[in-house]
Amino acid sequence: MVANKLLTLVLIRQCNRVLLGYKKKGFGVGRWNGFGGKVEQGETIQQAAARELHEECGVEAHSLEEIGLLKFEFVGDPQWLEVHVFTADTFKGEPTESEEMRPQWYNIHSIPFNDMWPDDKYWFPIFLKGAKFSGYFKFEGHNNILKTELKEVEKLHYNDYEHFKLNGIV
Ligand SMILES: COc1nc(N)nc2c1ncn2[C@H]1C[C@H](O)[C@@H](COP(=O)(O)OP(=O)(O)OP(=O)(O)O)O1
Repeated sequence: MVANKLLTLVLIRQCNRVLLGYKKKGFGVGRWNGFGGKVEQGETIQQAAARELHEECGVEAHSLEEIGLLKFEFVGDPQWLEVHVFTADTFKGEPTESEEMRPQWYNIHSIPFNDMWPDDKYWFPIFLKGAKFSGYFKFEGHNNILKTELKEVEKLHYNDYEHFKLNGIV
């Protein structure tokens, strides 16, 4: 069994706007997304989220709250992605373009879903209403979702995929 690849994703939300970044290179190039990346050895998931946010758009979040856990399977790849989603409403610094991302504020009613990962249109509404979520998406390539399992949760449980397995979903 291959261990999941641990990743973070941070969405800064202030009232009616969300800070997204246009991915200039690497995984997800050409798409708008939150800020994040791989968890490195020796750091907690939350530390990784704060580090990636700062590296990719130059801001420091005051307090990151973990709001989502997403598992992604890509057909033909035995390694799943495990993305820990965080949010914050206050931060220090001015969002600034980096080598990897070009930040831009979006009104919550004009989120550019057509230029984002296709899973986002499913879980963003839960995020935008201030709730937590847990999900599994099976992709074929980077554009086609074959299977979706998503639920709103009170509390995040890191072994929700066990629930999906038991229920014959994965
Ligand atoms: C498959 O669906 C996805 N949807 C969304 N919304 N976000 C995703 C999806 N898969 C991955 N992500 C996020 C998770 C991370 O925030 C980034 C990917 O991080 P990256 O591979 O660029 O990580 P880095 O550490 O920055 O990588 P390098 O060291 O190679 O630059 O996308």
